[in-house]
Amino acid sequence: MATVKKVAVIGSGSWGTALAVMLQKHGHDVVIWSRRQDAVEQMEKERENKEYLPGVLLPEGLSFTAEREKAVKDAEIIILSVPSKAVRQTAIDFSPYLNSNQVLVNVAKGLEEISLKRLSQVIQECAPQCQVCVLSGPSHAEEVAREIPTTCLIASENAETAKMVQEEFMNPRFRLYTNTDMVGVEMGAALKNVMALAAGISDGLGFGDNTKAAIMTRGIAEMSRLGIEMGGKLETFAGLSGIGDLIVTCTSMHSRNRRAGILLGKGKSLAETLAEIKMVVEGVNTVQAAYTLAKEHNVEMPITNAIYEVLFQGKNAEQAVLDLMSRHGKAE
Ligand SMILES: NC(=O)c1ccc[n+]([C@@H]2O[C@H](COP(=O)([O-])OP(=O)(O)OC[C@H]3O[C@@H](n4cnc5c(N)ncnc54)[C@H](O)[C@@H]3O)[C@@H](O)[C@H]2O)c1
Ligand SMILES: O=P(O)(O)OC[C@H](O)CO
Repeated sequence: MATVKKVAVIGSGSWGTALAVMLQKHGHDVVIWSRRQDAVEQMEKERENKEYLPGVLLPEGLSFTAEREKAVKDAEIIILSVPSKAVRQTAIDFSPYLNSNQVLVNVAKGLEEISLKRLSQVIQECAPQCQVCVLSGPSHAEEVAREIPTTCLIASENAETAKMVQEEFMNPRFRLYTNTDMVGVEMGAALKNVMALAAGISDGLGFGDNTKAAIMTRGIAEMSRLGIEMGGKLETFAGLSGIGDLIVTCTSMHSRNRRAGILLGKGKSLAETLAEIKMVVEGVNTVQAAYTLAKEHNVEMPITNAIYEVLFQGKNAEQAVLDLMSRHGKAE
């Protein structure tokens, strides 16, 4: 049974704002931290996050601040919702204000570019005093903010911590399952964004449903190959943070990664694509990390390699698809 909890959301992008709206509406006392004072003032005045979640009313009681200490003081649960690139620095900046009673829930999906670490590992390094959880699964901000029924999972090495967050965050429009397989959950969450880029490129090239089904099916095969090699469980890749998130990201027009893929498939450069999407496209950084991890672990990841070549080695997207199709015949 949920109790009123003080929740701080670090990051005022689309996902942080959507979660804050949902939790405030369902009885929690929520504050959003933004690194920009002008964003705080805009949201306070207009009760709308015009930049990242337009058209959604920010409910009464939801508050905003640009001060770190004020944001997390007294918070029992802290949601970290910044792009994966910013996770380390954000955790370092907040760490002096965090204590061991607080639970940190990371909702970013990606890998750290240079260290190739999972984001929970990065956060645990920077704020070792906190218990770290991960919230993942098929969940676009635009739908969660409008209370469209959604299922996600909450993962922690500590089953009791995951259970506590599950009880506090669940409501009839937002169902959470618990999971203790942090490796599987985080690898699924990160790698699905690479497959969403691939699905978008296929759509942008004018290919069809057959092609997308192939990308998704062979995509989950290579995602789980790497994830299992790194210590994750096969069943996690068959769950919400694997196939579930892959389905929503590869098929939805809400997906930033898929939309970026469509632009790339239509011939736009990476720089033009990122400028047009404006919001974070995590698959672009993740593909570099996944490409390196696959080599390190000696795991075959042909779709990931193809996306890396298209994004960073100037390979023609259509040629990349034809090359994938022309690989030597294999058993499934
Ligand atoms: N949008 C979704 O539907 C959704 C759903 C699930 C998970 N996620 C994940 O959540 C994370 C955030 O995504 P989003 O969609 O909210 O992104 P977004 O592009 O909508 O917003 C990013 C936010 O982070 C802030 N930011 C950027 N750089 C920063 C920095 N260096 N320090 C602090 N803040 C910084 C921006 O000002 C902005 O408020 C991503 O990892 C994404 O994959 C997003
Ligand atoms: O919009 P995307 O592609 O970053 O995906 C957002 C979420 O991860 C979907 O679950």
